[in-house]
Amino acid sequence: MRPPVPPADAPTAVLADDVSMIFNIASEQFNSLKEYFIAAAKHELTFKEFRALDHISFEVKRGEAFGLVGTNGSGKSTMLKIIAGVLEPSAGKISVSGTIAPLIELGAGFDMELTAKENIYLNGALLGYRKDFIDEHFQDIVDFAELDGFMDMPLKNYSSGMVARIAFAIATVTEPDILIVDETLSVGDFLFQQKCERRIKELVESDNVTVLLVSHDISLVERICDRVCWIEKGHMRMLGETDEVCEAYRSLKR
Ligand SMILES: Nc1ncnc2c1ncn2[C@@H]1O[C@H](COP(=O)(O)OP(=O)(O)OP(=O)(O)O)[C@@H](O)[C@H]1O
Repeated sequence: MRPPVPPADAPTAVLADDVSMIFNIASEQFNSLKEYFIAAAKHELTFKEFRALDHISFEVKRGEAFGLVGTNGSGKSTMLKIIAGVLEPSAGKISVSGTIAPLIELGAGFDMELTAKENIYLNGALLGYRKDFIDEHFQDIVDFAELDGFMDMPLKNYSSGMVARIAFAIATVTEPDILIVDETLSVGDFLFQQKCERRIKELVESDNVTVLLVSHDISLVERICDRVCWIEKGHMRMLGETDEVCEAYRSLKR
């Protein structure tokens, strides 16, 4: 069963107001970096604009679990990166209230040369946790990730699933105001995915945490989210109740 929808008068956690994102991509293909720099030195580089997001607007209420769905390359991660402040939109405005724990790119915020333990402190600091807070919660993080005995191993020797475990455990050791989860879980094994889903549900049910979830696992979106936004090729296709949007998305034909 999905958690109850927060009252309509709940304050806004995220407001996307007419957001567009345009990337400049090189019009020509280069075979090497050298060729690229030669073209740049000769002022022969030409770019074309690619509109990854086109006038997207939505509001996410505090405590709500909000899903973003859409086929590959539709702009979901770009939207999450704008919300997390990693990218600046080309046009439009994003307002976010509260602290964000972003699980967007696996390994972002980690240094692969450092040990897992050092990375917990590094990533924790990036999330705004004080050292004594991490000292206090270190074992909880290790226990949640189920990686006791691997803490002195450099992260470069971790599997992607192990990195995901550490990243998820750090991000949810406390209640962030906004938890952003972008496919991070998909590299974990099914037991860890179930554990993460339980933790996300706990956070949602606390009513204090707003969850933004991007996933190609539509059943997961249906189990967790109150409302869903379907972005297709940069355009807002549909915004509404989870069942309605997921049903429409599932019936998408090539
Ligand atoms: N830094 C960038 N420079 C140029 N183009 C980019 C950049 N980042 C994303 N894009 C393009 O923007 C589009 C949207 O990408 P995005 O990663 O947001 O899609 P997505 O919906 O998350 O896709 P997927 O489901 O495959 O993860 C894609 O065509 C992608 O190539």
